[in-house]
Amino acid sequence: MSFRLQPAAPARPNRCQLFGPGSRPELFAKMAASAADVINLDLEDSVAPADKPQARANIIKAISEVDWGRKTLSVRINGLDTPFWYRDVVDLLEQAGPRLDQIMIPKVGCAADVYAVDALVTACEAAAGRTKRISLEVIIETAAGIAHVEEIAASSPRLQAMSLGAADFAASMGMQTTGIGGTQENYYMHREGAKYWSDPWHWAQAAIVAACRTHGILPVDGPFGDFSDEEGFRAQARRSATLGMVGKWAIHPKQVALANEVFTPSEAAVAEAREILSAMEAAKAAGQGAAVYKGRLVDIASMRQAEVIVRQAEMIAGA
Ligand SMILES: CC(=O)SCCNC(=O)CCNC(=O)[C@H](O)C(C)(C)COP(=O)(O)OP(=O)(O)OC[C@H]1O[C@@H](n2cnc3c(N)ncnc32)[C@H](O)[C@@H]1OP(=O)(O)O
Ligand SMILES: O=CC(=O)O
Ligand SMILES: [Mg+2]
Repeated sequence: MSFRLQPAAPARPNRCQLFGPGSRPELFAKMAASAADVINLDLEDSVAPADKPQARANIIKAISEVDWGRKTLSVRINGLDTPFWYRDVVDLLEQAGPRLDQIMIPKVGCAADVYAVDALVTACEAAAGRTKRISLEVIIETAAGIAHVEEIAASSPRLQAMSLGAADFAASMGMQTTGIGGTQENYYMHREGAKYWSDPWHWAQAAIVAACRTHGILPVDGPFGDFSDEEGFRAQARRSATLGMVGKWAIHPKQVALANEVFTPSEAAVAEAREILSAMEAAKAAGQGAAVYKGRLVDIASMRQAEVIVRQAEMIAGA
C-alpha cells in the first residue's frame, strides 16, 4: 500500500441505475416503484432537442411530486458541447425541490468539464439557499474521457460515481459496431477453425475501475442495449462485477432484477468469504500468515479480498 491510503467509495447501494427519458413522464412513477438503487431522469440523448424545455419541466415537477423512496435520484444533464446544459443546471437548482441528490454529466473529456459544472452548481446552490449538497456523477464515453480518466476521477469532492457509456464511447473511438455493450461479432481470436470472442470493453472498464478506486469513486458499467438478451446482459454484468464495478445501468425495467442479482454478492460467495476470514483468524492466532482453505492458499491478501465481498453484502443489506 502506498503511503497514501486508498479512499473508500461512497457506502451506498448502486447496483442498478434505471434510466428514463424526461420527455416520458408517464414512466416516472414506474421508475420510482422499481427495485433500482439509482434513478437517472434523462435530459440528454433520449430527449429530442425540441422536447428539452418540456422534459426539464417534467423532471422538476416529478422530483417533488413522485415518492422516490430511498433511491439516489439523479438527473442526466446535456453535454458541455450543447446550448442546453447550463439551463439544465440553473433550472434544476433554482426550481427543483430538495429531493434531488445528484447530477450526471455526460461526455466528460477532462477535469475542467467537471470543474465548470461544479462551479455553476456551487453558485446556484448558494444563491438559492440550498442546504443539501448536490453530488455529481460522470460518464466516460469519449476518447478524451478515457485518455483523461484519472484526472476526471480526481476532479471534484462532489464526484461520487463514474460510468462507462458504451454507445458514445464506441462512436467516439471509431469502433465498427452499432451494438451497445456486450459481445461484438467481429472482436474475436481465430484458431484452428474456431472463433473465440473477446471483450472490447475490458480495457476501458479496467482503466475506469483503477481511476475510481484510486480516488474513492463508484465505478459503474453503462447501458446494454439489447434488452431482449437477458443472458448477454448477465454475462456483461458478471464481467463488470468481476473487474470491480459496483453496478450497471438498466435502459428497460427488465434489466433491473438482472443487475441487482449480479451486483448483490450471492449467499454462497458471502459464506465462502466469511469462511476465509475465519480460516485466517485461526491461522493468525497460531502465528501463521497463510493457511490452506479447500486445498488452496489463503493469506492476508485473501482477507482483504474476502472483506470486499462481506462489506458489500453488509452495506446492501443495511441500506
Ligand atoms: C445510450 C444511452 O444514453 S442509454 C440512456 C438513455 N436512454 C433511455 O433513457 C431509454 C430508457 N428506456 C426507454 O425509453 C424505454 O424503455 C424503451 C424506449 C427502450 C422501450 O419503451 P417501451 O416500448 O415503452 O417498452 P415496453 O413496451 O417494453 O415497456 C414495458 C413496460 O415497462 C414500462 N417501461 C418502459 N421503459 C421504462 C423505464 N425506462 N422505466 C420504467 N418503466 C418503463 C412501460 O411503460 C411498460 O409498462 P406497462 O407494462 O405498465 O405498460
Ligand atoms: O450514454 C451512454 C452511452 O452509452 O452513450
Ligand atoms: Mg452517451
